[in-house]
Amino acid sequence: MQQLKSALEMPGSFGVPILRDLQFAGKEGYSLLQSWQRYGSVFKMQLLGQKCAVLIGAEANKLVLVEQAERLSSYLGWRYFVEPAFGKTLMIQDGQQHSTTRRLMMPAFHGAAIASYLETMQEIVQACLSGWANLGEIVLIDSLRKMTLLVGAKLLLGVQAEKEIDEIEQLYNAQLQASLSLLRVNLLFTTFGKGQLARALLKQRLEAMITERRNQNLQSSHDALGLFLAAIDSEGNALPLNQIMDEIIHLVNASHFTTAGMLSWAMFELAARADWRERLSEELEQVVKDELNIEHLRQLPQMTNFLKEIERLYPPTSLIIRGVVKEIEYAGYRIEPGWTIIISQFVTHRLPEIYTHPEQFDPDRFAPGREEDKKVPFSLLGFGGGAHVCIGR
Ligand code: HEM
Repeated sequence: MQQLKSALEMPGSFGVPILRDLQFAGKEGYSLLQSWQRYGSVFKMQLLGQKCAVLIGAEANKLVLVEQAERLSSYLGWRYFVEPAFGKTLMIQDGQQHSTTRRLMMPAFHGAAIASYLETMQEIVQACLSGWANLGEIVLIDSLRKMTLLVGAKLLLGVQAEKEIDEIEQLYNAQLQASLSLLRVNLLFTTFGKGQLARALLKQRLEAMITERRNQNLQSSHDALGLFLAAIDSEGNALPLNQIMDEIIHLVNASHFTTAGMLSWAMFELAARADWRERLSEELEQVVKDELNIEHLRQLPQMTNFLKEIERLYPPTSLIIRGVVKEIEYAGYRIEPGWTIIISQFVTHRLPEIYTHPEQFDPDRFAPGREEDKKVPFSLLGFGGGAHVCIGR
């Protein structure tokens, strides 16, 4: 029988606390890539004072997201980033609590609901794009963040007037900064305190909307708030009001900066590639004769492959974190409770054993005959996998 080694014996280094976190912040994907190049597919590091085991590759992804998921905790992994700013939302729930909440939230993410959001999305996108021609030079990520935030604010927070969006944007920026800040002191002038205030203001706004909604017929609701308020499962569970507010505020956050990031990279790559501009335009012209509808999205294989290549090279979240609740074994190591496990979509997507010439932009790698992401499960992971797979994917 193979003798298991302690995770402390993994290659890598814990580094100097705080200094290590500052070095890591903002370049997580590249930092993990460099460590993988140096130490191989299993290594240790330190993050926020936690001992972390980093496991790289499709097999590790499957182990963490599915096979050993019950021994691991999303709460212990993400709580530092999510709980103070957003509350104990779906993403950081575990086990039965997580599956009950997810079941109750799901109707807002099914086909019929998504189809009903499309008109609002299109109006916002068209308005945003029609302004671009007159603006000269623009900062793509800022413009697209505003656009996706407006989608979230209209569909999830029920914001009607566009002029309110600047205020909402400030509140979300404050929350985002707070969730990343290292100093967690709740005072009015600290980054963390400003985030807490922003959360309270967003909640106030939602509370007023919920009171108004409760006087209406919820069964005919089609937006996320209405569907959350009406949701009840076969065991009689419903989402508590406070939870609904936290989920909505977190959803707007989780949806807008990720989508804006991927769209920015898509525009960036398109700008540099006349051949792909032509291929995608032709495909769109053939499929969408009149108004774009949800069915068209399934009939655009080249667009799908192009976006998958954006997901592969530029995943907005470069890692997934879990806390160890019950010991797990991997690659000859024993990883005990108290450790944190990190897997990385950013590094997985650059592994030469999965993707040929991984550094090259090549959407055709996903086309029939090649399908490089399908040879081994959990090779393309931009939206995660297993029970916590992105609900908005
Ligand atoms: C390009 C866009 C997006 C990317 C790349 C993305 C990525 C991810 C990833 C990697 C996870 C898994 C986290 C984990 O396992 O710990 C996740 C979870 C989640 N995402 Fe997204 N996301 C995107 C858009 C959205 C949108 C549009 C929404 C909602 C409107 C959303 C809501 C969520 C929620 C609520 C979770 C937690 C699910 C759970 O724990 O059950 N995301 N997302």
